[in-house]
Amino acid sequence: MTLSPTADVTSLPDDPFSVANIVDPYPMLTRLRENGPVTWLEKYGVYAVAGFEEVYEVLTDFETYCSSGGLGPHDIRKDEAWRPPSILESDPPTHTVMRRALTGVINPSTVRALRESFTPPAEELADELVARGEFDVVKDLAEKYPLRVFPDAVGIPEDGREHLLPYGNMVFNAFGPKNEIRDRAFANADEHSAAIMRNCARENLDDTGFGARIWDRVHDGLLTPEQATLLVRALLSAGVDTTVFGIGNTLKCLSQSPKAWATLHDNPALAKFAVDEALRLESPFQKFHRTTTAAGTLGGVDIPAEEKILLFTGAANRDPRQWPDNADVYDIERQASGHVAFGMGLHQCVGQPIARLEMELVLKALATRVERIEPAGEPVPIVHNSLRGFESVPVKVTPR
Ligand SMILES: C=Cc1ccc(C(=O)O)cc1
Repeated sequence: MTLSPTADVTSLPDDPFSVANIVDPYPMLTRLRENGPVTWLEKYGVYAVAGFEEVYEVLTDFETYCSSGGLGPHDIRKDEAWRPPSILESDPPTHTVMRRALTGVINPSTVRALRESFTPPAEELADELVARGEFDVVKDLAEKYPLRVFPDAVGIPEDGREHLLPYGNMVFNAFGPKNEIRDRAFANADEHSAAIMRNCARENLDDTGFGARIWDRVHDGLLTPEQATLLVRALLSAGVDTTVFGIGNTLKCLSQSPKAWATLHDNPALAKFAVDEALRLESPFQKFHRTTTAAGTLGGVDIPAEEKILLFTGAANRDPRQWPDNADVYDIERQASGHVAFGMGLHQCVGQPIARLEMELVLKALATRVERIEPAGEPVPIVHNSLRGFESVPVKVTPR
């Protein structure tokens, strides 16, 4: 890490990991975008990138901006990593084999087969909550539905599922600095990690889930047992918290936009558009790092090798140069596809079709039962180093 940035980059004293900037990130993100293509963040000694064009360039140029340095502010190849590196922290050729194995297991056709088993839990939860009239979108729905369907899809036992959310909380907070937020997430780290790793072992996985299908690739020689273990760990790391936040953020946006809900209620087939626009506006995965492998130039700014780049995908998704008609407003009619909420390029989210299916089914189950949804209190943001979501989103619904 250089002690000072190259001459032509401007610095800002902002702290993107302060509670204030986590609870309400958007004023700071606008400042970062307007400050120029790259900003030196003095407090962390990293280069911040918040414009869509530059974020897209970093995400798609995996050779200049690598992942094997880890997604946090410290290079895991030099500092002690908290766990063995995952597919997310790998580059080609290591990444290539694991990605090929995963996409052979999780792809639009294998996910289409989940629709039948994923639908009843969404409808049962919607029936129950609509009957109550008032509920908390996060506590009563977003934190429940993914845990009803995803662990079964992976094929892990009932025992230990209570560790999934806390473990994901560790994984995503570890993409930030070693601060109090991260320390709180790691309070019972060993217990959560041991429980999750137990459920990555082939003997604890059922014979029909995604986990067993990953282990099949060991038997045909594509993967080593270690790689299979870490790929099942990847599903358990990335497949819960992100979808919980995605459901919560989508319903938070819709509860605050009566017009959008009316449009969705009239045509539940628009669920996909409602989801994409919410993922653009309130991206669950807000920020993470890449590491430069060589000196280069980004947006005309010189960046040395071995530097950490802090990518603000949440800011890129609100860039007015990419979404000119009021990027800060939830508009279900907008063409939001092309956002980077699932990343882009080599590491684009493999679980995307599963997350999309879950969010679509929850929205359709509610849209066909609810005439009107409105806030029943202020949403309470979660204080988190890299994810944007809410502890609570209280709503009142009027049945159709
Ligand atoms: C999208 C985030 C993500 C987090 C963790 C992992 C992993 O543990 O491999 C993969 C993706």
